[in-house]
Amino acid sequence: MTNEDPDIFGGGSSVLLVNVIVNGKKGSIYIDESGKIGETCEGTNAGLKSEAEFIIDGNGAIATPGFTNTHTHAAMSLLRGYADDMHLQQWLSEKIWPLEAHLTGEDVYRGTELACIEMIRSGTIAFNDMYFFMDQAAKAVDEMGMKAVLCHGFIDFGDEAKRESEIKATEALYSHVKGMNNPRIKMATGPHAPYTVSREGLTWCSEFSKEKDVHLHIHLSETETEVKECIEQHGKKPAELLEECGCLTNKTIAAHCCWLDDAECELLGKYGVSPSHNPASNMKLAGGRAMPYQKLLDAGANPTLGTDGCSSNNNLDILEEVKFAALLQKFFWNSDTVLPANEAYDMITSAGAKALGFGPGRIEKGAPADIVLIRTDVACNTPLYNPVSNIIYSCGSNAVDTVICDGRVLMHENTIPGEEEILKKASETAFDLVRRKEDAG
Ligand SMILES: N[C@@H](CCSC[C@H]1O[C@@H](n2cnc3c(=O)[nH]cnc32)[C@H](O)[C@@H]1O)C(=O)O
Ligand SMILES: [Zn+2]
Repeated sequence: MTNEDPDIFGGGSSVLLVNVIVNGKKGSIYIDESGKIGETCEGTNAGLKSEAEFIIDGNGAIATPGFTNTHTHAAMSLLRGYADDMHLQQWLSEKIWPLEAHLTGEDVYRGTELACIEMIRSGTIAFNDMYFFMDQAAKAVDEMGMKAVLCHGFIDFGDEAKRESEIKATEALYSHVKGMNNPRIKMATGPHAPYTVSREGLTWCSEFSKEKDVHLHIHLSETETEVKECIEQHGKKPAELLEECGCLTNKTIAAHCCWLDDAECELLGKYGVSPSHNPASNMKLAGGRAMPYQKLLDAGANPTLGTDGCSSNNNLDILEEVKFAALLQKFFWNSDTVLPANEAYDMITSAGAKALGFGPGRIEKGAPADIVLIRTDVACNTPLYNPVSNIIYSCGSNAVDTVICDGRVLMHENTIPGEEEILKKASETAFDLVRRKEDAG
């Protein structure tokens, strides 16, 4: 049986998925050597079968487009459980930033590997990441076989010298990623937020993004306080400040967006921005308001979903996140019909893929083979009236069986090669980081 062949994880081979539910019908999917979807058809298609190097029997699994996480700080997986149950500003300035001051490139590499394991386990094939030592994050993503948009979190607090060093770090990441020449890995500029980056810094990031045709990734209106301070300092609301600095485009991903007012939603819609809803982080850090999902959608923005980092979530499980999103929207906006299952599903498939520019996020001929198999022989998929409803409301990541990104098998029958070693190294790295911080006082 070809399924047991370890080479199935290598990539670059043609694969036939048989006995799966694809776009609502029982059928099969052929993936060619270039990692694209060749054909999908009903039945097992014997013709394609004879061509494929590997055959994966889905045993009746649902084949879904792989999921996209549009806002995270992957290596913060090392900080999971380090500081919980605090106010956001206090949490960042007293706990997180002092520990991050001791981070090394090696830490980021190990933390990003750990994050990739967790994301793959919930069917995530692509993510949008903001952190430091991003060349090391890129190395981990490359090895783990995922897709990512990576940015160096740019913070200048209005200081010119700091701005210069953040510009250098951003330029270095651009050259590094270009040199990797891996179509699955892109860079973005990453102005952290309107409250941590000066007008000059924001403008530099927007100009660099436009000049190099790369994404721009930012935190926007996560708390009410930052909105008030922005109005005091700049005489305008955060989204208006971003517009003035050129930061709103259809390559902008804006995380949180909780406190946007109607006019700001219109602005994001006008420019085709992709807001990233982060419900778990917002609830845990008591942001006090949910992203105005419906207003953003109606205005023409492209709402997507992110987990935020592991120290405010505390995991990277997109299937848990999407249920939180669908429930929080209904609860906060007091509407039992807002963000229905099919729209929540769009957020983690087609809208997420569109936001990061990684294909259509659908299973169709010619699309990248980003495919996840979700078991149906499990309680959460019984009965199976509506696969989308079950994926959003009832299934956890334990139902995720097989994950394929660009035709490369990342997880097969619940196994990810090298997982045990990655978890061990990540745990050692995390404890070592805290020890270094404590030794330094
Ligand atoms: N170059 C920057 C690095 C910024 S990386 C992005 C930053 O976002 C921080 N972060 C994580 N979650 C949140 C959040 O919810 N709101 C604001 N910042 C966050 C994270 O801890 C990290 O410091 C520097 O020198 O500090
Ligand atoms: Zn964040």
